[in-house]
Amino acid sequence: MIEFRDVHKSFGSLEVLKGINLKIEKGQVVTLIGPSGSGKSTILRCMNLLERPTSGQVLIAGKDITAPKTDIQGIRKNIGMVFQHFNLFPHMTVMENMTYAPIRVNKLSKDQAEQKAMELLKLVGLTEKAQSYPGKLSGGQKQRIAIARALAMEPEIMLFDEPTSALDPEMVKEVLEVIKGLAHTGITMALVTHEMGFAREVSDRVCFIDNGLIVEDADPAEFFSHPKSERAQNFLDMVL
Ligand SMILES: Nc1ncnc2c1ncn2[C@@H]1O[C@H](COP(=O)(O)OP(=O)(O)OP(=O)(O)O)[C@@H](O)[C@H]1O
Repeated sequence: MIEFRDVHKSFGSLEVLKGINLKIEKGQVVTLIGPSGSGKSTILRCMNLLERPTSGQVLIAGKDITAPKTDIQGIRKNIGMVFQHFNLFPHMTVMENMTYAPIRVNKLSKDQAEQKAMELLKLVGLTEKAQSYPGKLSGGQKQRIAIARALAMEPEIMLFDEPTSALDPEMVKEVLEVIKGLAHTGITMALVTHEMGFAREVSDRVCFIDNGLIVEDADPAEFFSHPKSERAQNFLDMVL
C-alpha cells in the first residue's frame, strides 16, 4: 500500500533521510519511533508529499507519487492525516469542519455529508458537540474531531504525526482509544508517536529511526524486549 524506495530528503545541506526503504501492506499498523530529529515526521510527510523527497520513490497502491505530473490532490483524498496541533477551522462548527471537504471534494450532498459526520461523531463519542465551535472543546475532544474529520473522506490510509504530544496527560488516553479502535479495521495506518505502550500494544510493526535511517523494522514484542541494535537499546533505556 505504501512503499519507499531509497528515499532521501535534504533541507539545504542537512540530509534528514538517508535512504529509506519501507513497505507497509494494506491494513497494517506501523509505528515510527526514535530520537527527536531523527526524521520520523519527515518520513510520514513524504507519504503524502507534504515533503517531496530529494531522491528516491514513494509508491501508494503501486503508483509512484513522486513521478512528474502525479495527481497529488487525487492521491491525498485517499490519505487522511492527523497532526499534533489539530488544525480545525476555528470559525466553523464541528459539523461544518467535518462536512467541508466531503461536500467540496467528494461531492457528497449536504445531507449525506452530515449523516456521515454524525456516524463518525458517534464513533469518537462526541455527537453532542456537532454544533460547537472548536474553541469550546478540550484538546482531547479537538483531536478526536480531527480524527473523525479525516475519516469523513473515507481514506484508505491514515497518517498520525504525534497525535497526543500536545495534549494534557489526562486526555491522551481518550485519543489513543479512538486510534486503537481504528487499528486493524482495514485502514492502513502509519504513526509517529512517543507513546511506547501504545506502539507495543497496537502496532503490527515498529520501525526504529535514527539519524535518517530505519535501524530496526521489527515485531513490537520482539523489539521492546530484545532490540537488536545498541542504538535502539540506548533509546529504550531512556524512554521506558
Ligand atoms: N521544513 C524544514 N526545514 C528545515 N529543516 C527541517 C524541516 N523539517 C524538518 N527539518 C529538520 O529535519 C530533521 C528531522 O526532523 P523530523 O521532524 O522529521 O524529526 P522527528 O524525528 O520527527 O523529530 P521529533 O520527534 O522531534 O518531532 C530535524 O533536524 C529538523 O530540524
